[in-house]
Amino acid sequence: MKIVLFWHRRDLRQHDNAGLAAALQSGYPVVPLFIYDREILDLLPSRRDARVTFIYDEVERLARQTEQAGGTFLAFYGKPLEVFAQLVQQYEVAAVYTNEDYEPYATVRDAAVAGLLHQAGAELRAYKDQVIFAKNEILSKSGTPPKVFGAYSKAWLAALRDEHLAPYPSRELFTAANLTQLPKAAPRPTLEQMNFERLEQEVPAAELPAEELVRNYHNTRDKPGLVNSSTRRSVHLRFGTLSVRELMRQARALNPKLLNELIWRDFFMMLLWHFPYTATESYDPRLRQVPYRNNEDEFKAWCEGRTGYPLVDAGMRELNQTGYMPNRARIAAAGFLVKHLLIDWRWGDRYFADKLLDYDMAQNVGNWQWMAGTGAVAAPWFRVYSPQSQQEQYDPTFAYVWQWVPEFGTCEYPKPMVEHKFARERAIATFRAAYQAKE
Ligand SMILES: Cc1cc2nc3c(=O)[nH]c(=O)nc-3n(C[C@H](O)[C@H](O)[C@H](O)COP(=O)(O)OP(=O)(O)OC[C@H]3O[C@@H](n4cnc5c(N)ncnc54)[C@H](O)[C@@H]3O)c2cc1C
Repeated sequence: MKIVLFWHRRDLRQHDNAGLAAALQSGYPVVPLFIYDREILDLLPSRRDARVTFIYDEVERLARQTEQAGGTFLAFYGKPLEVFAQLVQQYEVAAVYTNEDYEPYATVRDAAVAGLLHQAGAELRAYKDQVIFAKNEILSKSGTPPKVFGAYSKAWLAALRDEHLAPYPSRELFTAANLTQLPKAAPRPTLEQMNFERLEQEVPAAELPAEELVRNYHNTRDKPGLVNSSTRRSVHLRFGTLSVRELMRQARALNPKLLNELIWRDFFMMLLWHFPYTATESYDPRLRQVPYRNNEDEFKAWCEGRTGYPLVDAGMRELNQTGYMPNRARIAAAGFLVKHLLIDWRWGDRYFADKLLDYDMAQNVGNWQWMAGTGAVAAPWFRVYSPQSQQEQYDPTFAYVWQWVPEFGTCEYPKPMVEHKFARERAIATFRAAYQAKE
């Protein structure tokens, strides 16, 4: 019996799933599948990782739902090429359906899997699912990727039609008639068998945020001290436990500011796909040789939230304890690391990558390079935000600071590790020298 495999990656849901809907309409019985990819997992710095626990629980949920619907769900711990090499030996695979993934590693991996399947007489079919517009769909008039967000978002909004946000009928099609049971399916690996320890972090339910929050979002998003100041749906968008189309529909109906933030998400995905080298290198060649100070003790103090700047410290401590940090604190922490301490943005990018539950390469690199002033789209390199003014503006009552830095205001709290005016001038002189040397 010929089957179709549906390979879940960043789309851990059965509803409104583009690739899954296509698989279920292929005419072949479908077997959903997940691979705990050792090419990714072996690089994690700790075997206690809340993201792995989150993925594991979601995969098990999908597996239970598949079994209840009358199908088999496969899961493997291994390297995708090896897993598929085995699967095409074991089963008659007509095709593997999946959703596109735009990260540099994923595009190379998918090309290799497509090659392997082709040799076995099958094909890899990938669908756009995690963004509304991808790759070359929004280009500037000259046919190049837009590097100004305003121009991109204008073109994005002009291109948007109702059908771009319409849900795919994957859940409706997810029935015994379109699935199949494999008699000799290998048991799914457990966390313990993969040598991971369970680490749970609290995340909101994978459902739309309350309407009231969304209506008020533009007033609250920059106030990290408020409960529910932003949607907190980033982790669900990262793993696809919520459909971006669903959230976009709500934002489009209720709050243009939220829609705008979601367009930033598409924008950074598009940029990383066009410029994959920016994952590890500044986009702007003039700023690849900034003589960063890279002081390891200062980096440690930043990581631990001991800089003496309370908004930065509150953000870093929240990150360390929960895996989340509000956008305003991310901005303050990133700006402080790169400009005040003159530490390479890639150190901060890596630290966030290890800690953030919602870590997404495109969003992280895009935002870090924005803050450093080195990106395809970036704040001017000479902009140096004052962490104190930011704190006064966005957390004037210290509600956020006190939540995470209880010793703030006592003699136990450290003095600022560097004075703002001095650091600002030093950063501008350092960046200017690098900038001018390359001009
Ligand atoms: C240095 C730095 C690193 C960041 N790293 C990440 C990351 O790894 N993963 C990540 O998802 N976001 C990242 N962001 C963007 C942003 O901070 C988070 O998306 C947001 O804080 C998540 O909380 P939320 O879901 O409540 O956001 P909301 O304010 O409710 O926004 C809704 C959604 O819009 C998108 N969004 C909001 N702000 C941005 C933004 N600045 N850039 C791109 N998309 C945005 C997100 O998908 C978010 O979930 C980073 C920002 C900075 C400054």
